[in-house]
Amino acid sequence: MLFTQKTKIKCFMKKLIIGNWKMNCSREFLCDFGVNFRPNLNKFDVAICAPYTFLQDAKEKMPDGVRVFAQDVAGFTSGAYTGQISAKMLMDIGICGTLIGHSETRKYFQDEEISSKVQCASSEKIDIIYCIGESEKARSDGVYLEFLEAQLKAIKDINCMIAYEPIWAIGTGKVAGIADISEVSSFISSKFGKKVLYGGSVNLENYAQILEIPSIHGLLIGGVSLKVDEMNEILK
Ligand SMILES: O=C[C@H](O)COP(=O)(O)O
Repeated sequence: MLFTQKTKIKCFMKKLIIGNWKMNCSREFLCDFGVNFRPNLNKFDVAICAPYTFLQDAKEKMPDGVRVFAQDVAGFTSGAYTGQISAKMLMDIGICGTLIGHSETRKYFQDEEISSKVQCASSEKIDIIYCIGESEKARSDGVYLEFLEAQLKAIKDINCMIAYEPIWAIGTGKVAGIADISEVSSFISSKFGKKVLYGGSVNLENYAQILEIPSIHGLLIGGVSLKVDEMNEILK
């Protein structure tokens, strides 16, 4: 049986808020989250990136209208790749979106492998949230736009959204400045024609201001996405 979710990128007309649970989940957590999660879907498009083993459960437990995405996908279509999950396998269970290139996965893959992931996901027509972000050194050396542009080569002709996550802001409590987020998101949308999400230490204190940036189309939230009350507050 083929399951479908209508998650095509072009459908994300509202601000898109994505929770990335990373390698945090259990069946008990998921059930509690599903029962208590009350996003305002009239105002926001919402997705949760769950670990592979919880994708099916997440689809069942999340409120109707909340999309479920994977956190990564293989750069191969099929074959002897032990431990890998292909875009086709995701589509087969109704998972129509994935992150690619999150800095926590880029550590383990070369740029060419990230490009292959993009190509495989794109061939399967799975929604791609392509993550980019500069290192602290690239930022302090003033070469962050060049750094980001190099990462963006992989998606030049690909239909996807970009999540801008400065590496130094992920899980550190250090959020990028509004002017910096604005500069980078305007650069990406004007030069590459993509919608841009921001991620990196988003919390209850800073989310509203970030969402007001005209060139920001949504948020990719890590740590706070595990706290259902805080997600309800952001998504009210
Ligand atoms: O995918 C989410 C980002 O890595 C941000 O994580 P964080 O909100 O815990 O900083």
